[in-house]
Amino acid sequence: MPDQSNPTLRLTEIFYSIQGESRTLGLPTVFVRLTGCPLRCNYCDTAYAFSGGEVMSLDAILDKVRSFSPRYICVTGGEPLAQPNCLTLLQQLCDAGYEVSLETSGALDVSGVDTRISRVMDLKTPDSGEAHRNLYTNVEHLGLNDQVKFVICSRDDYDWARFQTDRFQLPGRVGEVLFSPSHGQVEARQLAEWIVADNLPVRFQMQLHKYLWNDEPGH
Ligand SMILES: C[S@@+](CC[C@H](N)C(=O)[O-])C[C@H]1O[C@@H](n2cnc3c(N)ncnc32)[C@H](O)[C@@H]1O
Ligand SMILES: Nc1nc2[nH]cc(C(=O)O)c2c(=O)[nH]1
Ligand code: SF4
Ligand SMILES: [Mg+2]
Repeated sequence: MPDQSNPTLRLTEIFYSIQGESRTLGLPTVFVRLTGCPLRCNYCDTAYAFSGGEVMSLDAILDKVRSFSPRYICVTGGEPLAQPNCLTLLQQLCDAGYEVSLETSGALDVSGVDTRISRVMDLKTPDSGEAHRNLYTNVEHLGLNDQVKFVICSRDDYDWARFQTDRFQLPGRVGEVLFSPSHGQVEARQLAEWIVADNLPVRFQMQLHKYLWNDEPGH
C-alpha cells in the first residue's frame, strides 16, 4: 500500500532556468519534470522523460524547489497528469505561494487541477500523430488564467489550429492562444507570416530556450 501521508512522484529533473514558452516567457522559473507519458508526439523534444527518473517524496520536491528561492514554477514532463499525485504537488506549490503553471497534453482530464494554476494545454495537431488523444471536453474547464497551445508542424496543422481556435472561440475563453512552430519542422518566419496574413487573434511563440541553450539538458 502506498503511504499517502508522504506521497511520492517519479521525476526526471528539477532545474532553474528561463521560461522558454507560454505567458511567463523570459521569467526565471523552476521546472519540475515528471517522468512518463502515454503519448508519442513525433516531434517530442523530451523523450528522455518517457522512462527512468527517480522517485521523490513531495516534501523532498518542495525542499528542492525552495532551495532556488523562485517566484515561478512550471510543472511539466513527460505528461505530468499521468501521475495522480501531481494534483497534490500542484496544490502544495500554490499553498507555498509560488506562481505555478502546468504544461499538459490535454489528453488527461484537467478539471481536478487547482484553479490557481495556469494550465497550458497543448491541443495536439494532426501532424503530431496524437490528435486522436485530445480530450475536447477539457476546453470547457479552461478560463482566463489558462492557455491553449498549438505546436504546428505544417500548413495543414496551421489550418486545423485556426479552425479549432474559431470553433471553441478560444481568444475570449482563455488567457492566451499560442501558435508555436514545431522546432525544425516548420519555418518560424513562415508561421509568423501566415498569422499576419490571416490577422489571427493569437500569440506567435518560439521556444526561447532552444535559441539560448540549443536543447542542452537542464535548460
Ligand atoms: C515536452 S511537453 C511536456 C508537457 C506535455 N506532455 C505536453 O505535451 O504538453 C511541453 C511542451 O513542449 C512542446 N514541444 C515538444 N517538442 C517540441 C518541438 N520539437 N517543438 C516545439 N514544441 C515542442 C510540447 O508540444 C508541449 O507543448
Ligand atoms: N527553458 C525551458 N522552458 C520551458 N518551458 C516549457 C518547457 C517544457 O519542457 O515543458 C521548457 C523547457 O524544457 N525549458
Ligand atoms: S505529450 Fe508531451 S511529453 Fe508526451 S510525447 Fe507529446 S510532447 Fe512529448
Ligand atoms: Mg521542453
